[in-house]
Amino acid sequence: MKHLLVTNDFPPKIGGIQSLLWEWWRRLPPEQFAVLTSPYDGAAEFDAEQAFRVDRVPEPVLLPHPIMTKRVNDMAKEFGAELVVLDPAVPLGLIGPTLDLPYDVVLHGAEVTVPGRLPGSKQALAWVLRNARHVIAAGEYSSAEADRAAGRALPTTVVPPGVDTERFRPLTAPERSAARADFGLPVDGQVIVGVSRLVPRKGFDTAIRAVARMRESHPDLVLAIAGKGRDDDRLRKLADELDAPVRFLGRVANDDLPRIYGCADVFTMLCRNRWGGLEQEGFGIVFVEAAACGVPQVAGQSGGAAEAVADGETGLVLDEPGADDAPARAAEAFATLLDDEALRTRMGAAARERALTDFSYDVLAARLGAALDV
Ligand SMILES: Nc1nc2c(ncn2[C@@H]2O[C@H](COP(=O)(O)OP(=O)(O)O[C@H]3O[C@H](CO)[C@@H](O)[C@H](O)[C@@H]3O)[C@@H](O)[C@H]2O)c(=O)[nH]1
Repeated sequence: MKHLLVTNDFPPKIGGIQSLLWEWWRRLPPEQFAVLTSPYDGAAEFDAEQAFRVDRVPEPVLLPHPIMTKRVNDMAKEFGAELVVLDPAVPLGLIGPTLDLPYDVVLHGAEVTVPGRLPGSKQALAWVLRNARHVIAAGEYSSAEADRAAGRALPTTVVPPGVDTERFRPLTAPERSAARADFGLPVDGQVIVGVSRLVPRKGFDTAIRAVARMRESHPDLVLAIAGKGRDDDRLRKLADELDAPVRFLGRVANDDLPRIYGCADVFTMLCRNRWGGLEQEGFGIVFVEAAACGVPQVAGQSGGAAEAVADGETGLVLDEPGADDAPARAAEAFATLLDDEALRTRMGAAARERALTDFSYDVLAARLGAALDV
């Protein structure tokens, strides 16, 4: 069955949803689907490199209005699609029930939790979900949130985000030293790495406070934070104020990403709930990227993060990462791993193994293909 994927979030824009959709869809037979998405800098070059068709609308975002419905109907008809796949469920998914064809929705997390817990938008989300042919949920957490919003169990396939386990792989000791030198990190010191869009939910303030507390016990420790975002200035100021051992790497190029993870003794992203649980981490692709690189992770307990990190096996999950004492507990968790090389090695190996068996995109794309009947 041919289908049309309609989404606001597609590369070359960076982010978890963008990378997830591309990694899933590029593994499906390219003649079986087309993509309709929004414009972005560098999109023409990116689109030309894809084996499948990508169309972009002229306006900056895809919004649910009758012109969009007509555009999707027209493109689906011209392409010969029998199904439309919509992401996100709201607001864009509101065109679903008005389309000529059946539709599926893709769910990630925050975009289900927030409208699903607010009166008014909950009804709209429930309408979209109940009328969908099928739901593709990027984790058990978003699946449960969708069932809750719809008021019943939906026909769902859970396909967690995954990782390209060839691109993200453990570095040898010489490769790691070279990577650390290239990024200006201490070759012989201890390095904790964080990679993320820098937004408050990702909890880098907690990580900064934690390493600031570790200056005496771990004098050669550096926290390297890769990524950009609206929290950038606040985090830099906090690191300055606390004189914390933090290195901000800014946005790193895609090609450099696996080597950044490879620099780490420990990876961290202490994600936390915000707005009384309205905003939670959907899953956290960065954890499985770190895992594939053989690096143990310290995560915050929020949404689906504990699906991504197996607590005690591939890393540690910090309870109540938004609590006042979280920096002290995070420092303890970091020290537990940094002070025990055997534990790090064991968890790093288990993480790599789990990435290969549970989160390899080749395995996950097959599950997606079965759900979409391609
Ligand atoms: N090249 C590059 N990539 C980056 C950078 N910063 C972040 N990324 C990439 O952006 C992605 C971040 O993904 P997530 O950790 O999953 O976070 P998100 O952007 O908030 O994604 C949302 O959707 C995901 C998919 O369902 C969810 O997993 C996630 O929890 C969240 O809801 C990862 O692939 C990460 O490598 C950077 O500076 N450079």
